[in-house]
Amino acid sequence: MASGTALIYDEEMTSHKLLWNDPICDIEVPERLSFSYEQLKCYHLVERCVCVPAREGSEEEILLVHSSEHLEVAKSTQTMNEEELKRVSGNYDAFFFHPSTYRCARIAVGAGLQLVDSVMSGKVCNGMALVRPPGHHSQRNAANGFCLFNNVAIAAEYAKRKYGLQRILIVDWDVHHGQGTQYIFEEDPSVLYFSWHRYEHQEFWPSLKESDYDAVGLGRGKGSNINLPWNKVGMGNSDYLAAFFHVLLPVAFEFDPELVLVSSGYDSGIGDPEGQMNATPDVFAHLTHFLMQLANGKLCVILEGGYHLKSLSESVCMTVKTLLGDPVPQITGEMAPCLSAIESIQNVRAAHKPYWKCLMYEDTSFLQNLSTKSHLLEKVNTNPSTEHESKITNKDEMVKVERFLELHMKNILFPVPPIKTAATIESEASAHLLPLSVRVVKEMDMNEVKALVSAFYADLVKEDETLLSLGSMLAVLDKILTKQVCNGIAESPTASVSVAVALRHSVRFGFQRVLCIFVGDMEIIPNTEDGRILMIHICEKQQSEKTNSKHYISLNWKEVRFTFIRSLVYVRMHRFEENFSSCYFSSSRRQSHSVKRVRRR
Ligand SMILES: NCCCNCCCCCS
Ligand SMILES: [Zn+2]
Repeated sequence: MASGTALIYDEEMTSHKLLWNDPICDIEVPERLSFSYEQLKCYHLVERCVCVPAREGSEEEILLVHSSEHLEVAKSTQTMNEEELKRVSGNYDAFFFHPSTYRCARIAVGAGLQLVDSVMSGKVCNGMALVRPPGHHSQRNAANGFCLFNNVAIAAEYAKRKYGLQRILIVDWDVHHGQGTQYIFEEDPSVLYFSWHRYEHQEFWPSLKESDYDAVGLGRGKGSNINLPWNKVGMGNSDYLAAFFHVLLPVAFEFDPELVLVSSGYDSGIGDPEGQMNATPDVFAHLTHFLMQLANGKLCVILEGGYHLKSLSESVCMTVKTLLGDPVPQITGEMAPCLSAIESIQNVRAAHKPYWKCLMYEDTSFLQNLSTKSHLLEKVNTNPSTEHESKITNKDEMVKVERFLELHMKNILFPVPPIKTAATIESEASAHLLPLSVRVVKEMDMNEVKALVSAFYADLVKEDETLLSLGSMLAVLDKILTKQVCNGIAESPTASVSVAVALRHSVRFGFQRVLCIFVGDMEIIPNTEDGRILMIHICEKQQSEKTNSKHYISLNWKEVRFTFIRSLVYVRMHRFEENFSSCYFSSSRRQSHSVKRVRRR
């Protein structure tokens, strides 16, 4: 397994800049790159990466995706004067040429290919390329939306041909729809393209019908194009995580890509004038971490948009920090996605139901009554600020975001004292083996256990020797319930009884939602305490007949691949699931006994 993270950056790409007044393009500035690179240095992340040089993409490589006409037009601009540059730029929607644009765009392409080579050769495990001009809006025969050559699309085509890859996932978390990438791969089943984007029912640029959730791909490519439109601004971390848990990750695990490319735009982050979203930089650590679980970690992150310099650079740092293997920050704040996000997620899951096994039991009955639903949405709609207002607030808005990010990132990077772990160990002698952050706790003594069990758990604990095994679990659990530590580890010869007692003890202590994941067979199936416990039981023998609780899911571990379970756990852990009726299936043909129908709440 390769290790190490590549970082590709070349100052040359800062020479492309706008020479005339254009309020649409004036946000795509060279400082986007230099500011991000400086921030990486400031967090000492550059020195931890393998610095790989960029190179110019060759004409042949550019022709993997673009027409020779497009290449020739781009090439011809190198010797143009400002007036000619302005005229040629006017042929495209939201693009500007500078005499150095062609060279910068070729370096941007080459940087992406260097990254693919570094990962595919095993020189590194993953990496990031800081490039401009971006690429995901550019099309076979046109520049568009600040993009001249489609860096990520060329990287995907290049990887397919050079390394014979058959399954490449492109995740586009930029706030704009990468229509260029969609057009290039919509008939190609070997490239799965996922994009979320500000859409507002086709109001937001590029305002295309084919950016909506029902554009699933064409011909053999049906099912390989996933569009998740955001129909409101202000989407936050919980909406982005729900999109990963309930759309991207289940499909991505099923697709099982050999390489993952990210069209990594950070204009989906807080403070960005284009996106107007609320997700904080730390969410990109989580998104990156999830994608690192695919393709044996072969992950190439290539910069797209991002126009709030502070928000952009913090998000770039969160991404690189995670690629390096640093632990991701705790997810904080609102956990439930908003109604509009839920509707978009439901729509895209329904649209892809015919193409993905993980969606084959999707309940799409809601589609019939969607009209009532959207009028519901209108009610909760905060009236959108007019263009004029948002422009005025933009200035002091940007400053406010700067302040917010200063404080927020301090918390993220220097959280409260490191999470403490409690453990009980047999002998004091082995105490020194435990890391300093682990707190050794004494087992609960027998009388205490007896008193506690006889009061509430006598039905669970039959024999005395079981009593003995509860001491260490209860001692650790007590420290967690009283918030003296965050987590703990305890061994027990009677695991299922200990778990049953621990679950009932936690609920009796006042916890309202307890997730239990039990691997192995259980003598007794604890009851799920009227919904306050969600139990995922990964076992040899199916035991679902013993309980009909919808909060008990048993999975036959022989049948369901671990990665699928991992995505299932993510999905279940996210409370959002309660609003969904969904089904999970085993990966084998004999689905009947491992399909669990979870009814709509
Ligand atoms: N009213 C026209 C707005 C054009 N906006 C282009 C944004 C390109 C972003 C690239 S990530
Ligand atoms: Zn963008």
